[in-house]
Amino acid sequence: MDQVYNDFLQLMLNARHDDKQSDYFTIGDLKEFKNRGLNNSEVKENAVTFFVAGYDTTANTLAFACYCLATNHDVQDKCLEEIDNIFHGERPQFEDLSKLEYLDRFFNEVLRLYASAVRIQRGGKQGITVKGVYIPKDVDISVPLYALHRNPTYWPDPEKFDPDRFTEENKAKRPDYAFIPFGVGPRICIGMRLAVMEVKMALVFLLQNFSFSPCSKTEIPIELETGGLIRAKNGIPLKINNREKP
Ligand code: HEM
Repeated sequence: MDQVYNDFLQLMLNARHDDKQSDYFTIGDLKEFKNRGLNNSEVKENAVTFFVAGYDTTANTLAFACYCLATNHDVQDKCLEEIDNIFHGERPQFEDLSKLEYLDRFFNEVLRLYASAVRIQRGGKQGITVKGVYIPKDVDISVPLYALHRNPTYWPDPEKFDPDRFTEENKAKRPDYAFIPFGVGPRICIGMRLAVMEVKMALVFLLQNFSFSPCSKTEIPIELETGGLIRAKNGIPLKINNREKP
């Protein structure tokens, strides 16, 4: 019998019906479309998309989060205190993550400064006038996330790392679209919830066992690569300290 794995690839293989040869582009009936299986090419393309879009982004965000902890000790202390008070050294479960209010603010501030995508792109299906400027159909529109998340109109002293920008009170003072690390609208990042859960879970595990501080090779401020995705040009070397179990 073929081995069955408990993973994402297995889910896709279970949904594969290459023999039905249902064609994405010619299928007309929505009901039929929903019942169709994935073909081999779609299984492969989804695997690549999830690996490219889902791995580097989350891994980099986690690395930047550790950097922010190491270079903001007061913030790290508050994260440690919250995690210890809520979990008392026990392993966190998914449903417990929503109790971590300060970690949520911290994580949002990491995403404000180091959201993986420097820009998101859109193409207009029809011409539109926005604030007196006419944008013709099919013109590429680029939304610069990096600049938006550092716009001093919404983010005073933008380079300062301050999780309290994300208290309910402070969030209410900004337009919703001032903070869009996962994009927005129907094409918003499909992996957003998974990414948030993964990074928070990893941070809890890490902070239950270690704390972070800068080492002699830590760049402050960190030098970023130029390109479509935010990465540290020279890596993020940090000192990792063992913690006493609470
Ligand atoms: C911290 C981690 C992540 C960040 C910051 C991030 C950010 C983004 C952004 C900005 C977009 C473009 C959205 C738009 O144009 O409005 C996007 C799209 C996408 N992301 Fe993520 N992402 C992350 C993690 C993931 C993960 C874990 C997966 C999958 C497992 C994933 C899969 C995708 C896919 C498939 C798209 C294309 C969606 C579409 O075009 O409909 N991402 N992501």
